[in-house]
Amino acid sequence: MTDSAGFPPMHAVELRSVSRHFGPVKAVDAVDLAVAPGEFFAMLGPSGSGKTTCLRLIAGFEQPTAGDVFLFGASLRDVPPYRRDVNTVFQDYALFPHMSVLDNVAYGLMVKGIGRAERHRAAGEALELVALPGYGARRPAQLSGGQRQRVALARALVNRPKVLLLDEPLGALDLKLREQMQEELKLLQKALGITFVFVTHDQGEALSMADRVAVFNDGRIAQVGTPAEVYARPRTRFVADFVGSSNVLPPAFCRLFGRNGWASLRPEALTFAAPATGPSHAVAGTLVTENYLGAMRRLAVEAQGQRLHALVPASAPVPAAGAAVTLHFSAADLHPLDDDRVSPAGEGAR
Ligand SMILES: Nc1ncnc2c1ncn2[C@@H]1O[C@H](COP(=O)(O)OP(=O)(O)OP(=O)(O)O)[C@@H](O)[C@H]1O
Repeated sequence: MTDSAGFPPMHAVELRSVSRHFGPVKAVDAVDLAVAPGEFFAMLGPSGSGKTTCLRLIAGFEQPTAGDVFLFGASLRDVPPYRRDVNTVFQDYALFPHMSVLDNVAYGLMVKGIGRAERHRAAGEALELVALPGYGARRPAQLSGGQRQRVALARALVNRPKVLLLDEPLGALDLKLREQMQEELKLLQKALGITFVFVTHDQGEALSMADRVAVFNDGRIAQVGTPAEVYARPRTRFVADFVGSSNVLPPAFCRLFGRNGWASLRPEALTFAAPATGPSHAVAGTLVTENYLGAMRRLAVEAQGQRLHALVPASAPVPAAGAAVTLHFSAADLHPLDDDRVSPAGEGAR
């Protein structure tokens, strides 16, 4: 590895103006990104937005067509994947079916030429780390999906990489197991202090696990921030819509409430009762439909030519579809969007 041009090694991972184009497809386009050491960093975005390509650029499975990737301040240009201090956990786990769990976990150490006894000891430790002690003799086919996912994690951790790259590792798990693994992954990451860069298209997963989130759209980063920042203060229509299904309101609607330009309004900010404090607005409309979601109900209300969605507690009395309703919201919850950065179709973030 070579030293970067005089920059201190303050970031675990850094992308400087990195692009990866495949012919006319700009999979990753002039992306700047800095991940702090020990951070749990999520790359969130819809299918095809460039997340996986970004991860592959860090891992070294792809080369940038422009720009540079750095690991702890050192350029990764011309550094092959196996010499990068990173490991990747893939969605499909990529375990070897003919090998025992222990040998799967020990595989990376075998490739490095570490002796059998030592690599089995380290693999056993890694299996303990992911709460699978005693599973070493099994084959992957004899494990549940969640257990296989843990083995894949143990295999990535056994090398003690400085950075762990995770590409939708929980994608194949059912909801309950997914939520359990989300908690465990986060605890493990904090305990080990390893930098995690996690790819997901699930905004709930990104918001609940990450220290910071980069929202990808069309090969570019639309916004980077803490989960609370990207959720509560989205910069663009795309981010507002993608992270938490906000009401994205056009200027004509916002003008009625004293705002110019586009704005977002979170569904949970719309209530039947006026807020107790601060300036607020009321909007009259017609209830179109309601969906029961367990703890909450999602209402669709037609008001001022706009379809508004509101999330109210399931226990709240809701009138029948077709009824006239009045919804209230705090003036402060009408969040202005940086509409200069958005294309007319509401998709771009450039
Ligand atoms: N090897 C390749 N050749 C041509 N195009 C590619 C190649 N790899 C990726 N792409 C394109 O680059 C874009 C970004 O793909 P990428 O896999 O990075 O997206 P993603 O956000 O990870 O999507 P997903 O969530 O579906 O995995 C897509 O349009 C994809 O078709």
